[in-house]
Amino acid sequence: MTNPLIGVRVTTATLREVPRMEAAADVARQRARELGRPVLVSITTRVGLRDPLALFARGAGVTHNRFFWSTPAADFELTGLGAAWSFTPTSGADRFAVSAAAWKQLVSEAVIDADPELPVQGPVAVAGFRFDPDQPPSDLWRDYPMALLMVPRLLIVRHGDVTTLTVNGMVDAHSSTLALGAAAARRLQALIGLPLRPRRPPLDLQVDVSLDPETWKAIVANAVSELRAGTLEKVVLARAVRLRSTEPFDTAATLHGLRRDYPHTFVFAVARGGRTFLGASPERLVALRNGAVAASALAGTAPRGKTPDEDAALAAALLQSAKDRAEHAFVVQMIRSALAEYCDAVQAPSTPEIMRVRNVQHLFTPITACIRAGYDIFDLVGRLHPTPAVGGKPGPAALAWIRDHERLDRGWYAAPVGWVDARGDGEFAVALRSALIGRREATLFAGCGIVAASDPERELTETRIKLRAMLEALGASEEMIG
Ligand SMILES: C=C(O[C@H]1C=CC=C(C(=O)O)[C@@H]1O)C(=O)O
Repeated sequence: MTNPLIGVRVTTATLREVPRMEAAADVARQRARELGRPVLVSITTRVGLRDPLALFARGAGVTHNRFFWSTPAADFELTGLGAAWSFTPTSGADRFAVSAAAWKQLVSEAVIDADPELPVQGPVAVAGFRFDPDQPPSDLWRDYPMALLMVPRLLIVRHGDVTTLTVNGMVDAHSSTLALGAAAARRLQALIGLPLRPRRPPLDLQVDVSLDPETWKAIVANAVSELRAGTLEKVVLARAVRLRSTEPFDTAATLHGLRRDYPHTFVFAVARGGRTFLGASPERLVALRNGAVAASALAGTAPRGKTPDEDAALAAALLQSAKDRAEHAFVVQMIRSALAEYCDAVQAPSTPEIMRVRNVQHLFTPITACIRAGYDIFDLVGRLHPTPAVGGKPGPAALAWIRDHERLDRGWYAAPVGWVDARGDGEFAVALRSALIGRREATLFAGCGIVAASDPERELTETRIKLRAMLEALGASEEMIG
């Protein structure tokens, strides 16, 4: 149930900031006149909201552009609604560099009024990328460009007990009375007043496996022969499963379920057009905070046991599996050498640990470093993506193999998704355990690292276990798929 007082308090807090916003808009108007282009105005204020996901849910009827993000353990959550500014480079080759340049220019010219003590500085750009810039996009992914950088109109960030609202808007030389704050307050009032729809599990789900399991296993077997012949060392192969529903899917309920059942993952959602790409990824690509870099190698998978003893035995076997350790080591080596190009003090433990989520356990190695002056998070994302946890080794040959043989448009699956703030701090996850959800159909993705010792049947089982997270969150079950 909505507490109506929360709506009133948030709106009042926003209205209180109207003079601050108008003053900032005046400065921005003057700056826009001098520069001859619009300028971003961004005002941050503390508010009493507790759950950014509730606003993501309520925003469904208000805007097609919505973003949700939560870090593992949910101490940090972020919702973005609407688009004050967006940038979509069309060339694949330099998409990270041009995104970085566009963001730096926008921020350097912006009028930002925010408390420097806050964990996230001023405006935030949410960002996502296609997995493979060289693969022509299919119609399924038409709303998800090669690269997207977007500043939401309203940004709600909760970090521990502190929640902030940032109102963003573009101002040009001719903007008259901007009334940024009043408009934001009206929008928020409308959002907070909207009821949260109860969960309506989709009825009559039908499964339509886009590639039948036998064909997928044949592709894996083909990869294994190639790997044994020695041209490649590792290639990650994915498959998609499509669900059709008689009732519309409820993406907010799906996210609630994922956040509850997968608290140690990055739960994310990017809604565009009429679709939502969402997931619960256990894999951080990279985080940057005050110069400190955190990345993670995640590769090598085992199921969870039914009892604590069985679970521990499966973990011990995973740690001892030469095949999984080799698959994992490629990822650690690549991340270490990629980070060394831009960072000092690259450090990683010499043996992996176990990361457990509800449906699987993985070999996991945390990697830390300190970024050198002159580099930014886009440099790191561009150099790290795709790691051999989602591409392979050697990288370019594995990507070409995937493009030629996988028979799948990965779109944004297995690609970087995340956010960056005005200071350049930010975090990106690898968009795994994810699905692209339309009104009545959903496409779910899962892949596995294939090495010379891989067995196609076991890899198929691994995709089924990985798919379980999204299947259950959508009201389906693993038994329904082949
Ligand atoms: C490609 C996926 O997982 C990667 C991340 C962790 C473990 C993996 C593995 O053991 O194969 C994969 O490299 C996926 O979930 O779709």
